[in-house]
Amino acid sequence: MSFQTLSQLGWQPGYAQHLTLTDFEAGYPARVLAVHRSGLSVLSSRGTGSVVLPHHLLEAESAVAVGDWVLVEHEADRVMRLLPRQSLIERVAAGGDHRRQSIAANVDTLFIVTSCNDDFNLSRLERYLALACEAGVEPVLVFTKVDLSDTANEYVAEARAALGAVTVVALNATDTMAVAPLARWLATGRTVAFVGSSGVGKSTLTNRLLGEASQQTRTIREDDAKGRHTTTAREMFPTASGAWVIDTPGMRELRIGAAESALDSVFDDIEALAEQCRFRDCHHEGDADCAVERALAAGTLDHRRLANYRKLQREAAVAQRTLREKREQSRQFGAMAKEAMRAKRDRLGR
Ligand SMILES: Nc1nc2c(ncn2[C@@H]2O[C@H](COP(=O)(O)OP(=O)(O)OP(=O)(O)O)[C@@H](O)[C@H]2O)c(=O)[nH]1
Ligand SMILES: [Zn+2]
Repeated sequence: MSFQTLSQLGWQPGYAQHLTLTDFEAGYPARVLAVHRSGLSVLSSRGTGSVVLPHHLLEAESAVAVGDWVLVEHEADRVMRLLPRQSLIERVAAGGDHRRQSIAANVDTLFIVTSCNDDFNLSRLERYLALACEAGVEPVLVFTKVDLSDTANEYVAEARAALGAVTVVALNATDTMAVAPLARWLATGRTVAFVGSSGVGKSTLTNRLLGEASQQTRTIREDDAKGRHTTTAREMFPTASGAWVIDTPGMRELRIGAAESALDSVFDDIEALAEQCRFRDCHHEGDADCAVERALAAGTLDHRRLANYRKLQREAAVAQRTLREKREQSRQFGAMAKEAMRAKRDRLGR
């Protein structure tokens, strides 16, 4: 890849606040292109490279993600630290423990893709909106396959009516001009990612955005930090317009975690109504003088939307509880292990 300035790489002035002059003397900022077991592929003003990750940065809660900014030691190809993120897309791990995995960092825009057919589902879109809100990323709804539907306008109108102030773009992803309406989110140094069900057109759109050069480098061979050749799949690609697309396997398998704090802002219309209920702790189920039920009766609030809000809230509460229990368990386990070590030392008389 050719010479990259920090701003071409997506550097924003805010990051500099976290770096001192000493930091700049000791290391240089680099952006994470891919995360491997042995280390990271990074891109900086020096070009691409492989760097090693110190052990404490491999730990789950602070795990480095594609799109992260790291400070790399000048002399050692070793990450000194992870810079604070502007946004972070997380995924809920498979299995019941609701652990979160960092998937993509410093994404500016999340394109939530659905097609104008049976895939269209308001409740799923609300979930994705909550995910974007939780991650701190601007969501844009992208409706594909307008060319295959006579009622594309109705899908768009329905989404606008149901979801409040969201940005919606409708297009035909197979059209060579398809990405023109997305251009305003694809300026130099901006970072975007796509989510949505299988078959809605994410790959088609991604390939349209990528210049030919970056399509070819989707898989490359490079030296890792120990000088070995490894075949690495790049996960962050430059677009023809100088933006970046993050396309990792993690993004593809994004399990949408419920996000309690984010729900209130995605469903702010319901929150606003609830404030007008007579009772603070109104359940909106036969309570006296309930503004939410009045809106349902008047048809200004959809039963589906309220039901989905409640469902996502319940999921968020369960996830939160499971996470707390896990932390408590590992804390107790840690204390128990320490106690056992102490007992052993005592027995051995040390
Ligand atoms: N006619 C038409 N076909 C489309 C459009 N968008 C996608 N397709 C077709 O739908 C099929 C699936 O598109 P993909 O881009 O592979 O979908 P995807 O979202 O990447 O799917 P996964 O990789 O499974 O997640 C392909 O055959 C595309 O050509 C569109 O707007 N119009
Ligand atoms: Zn109420």
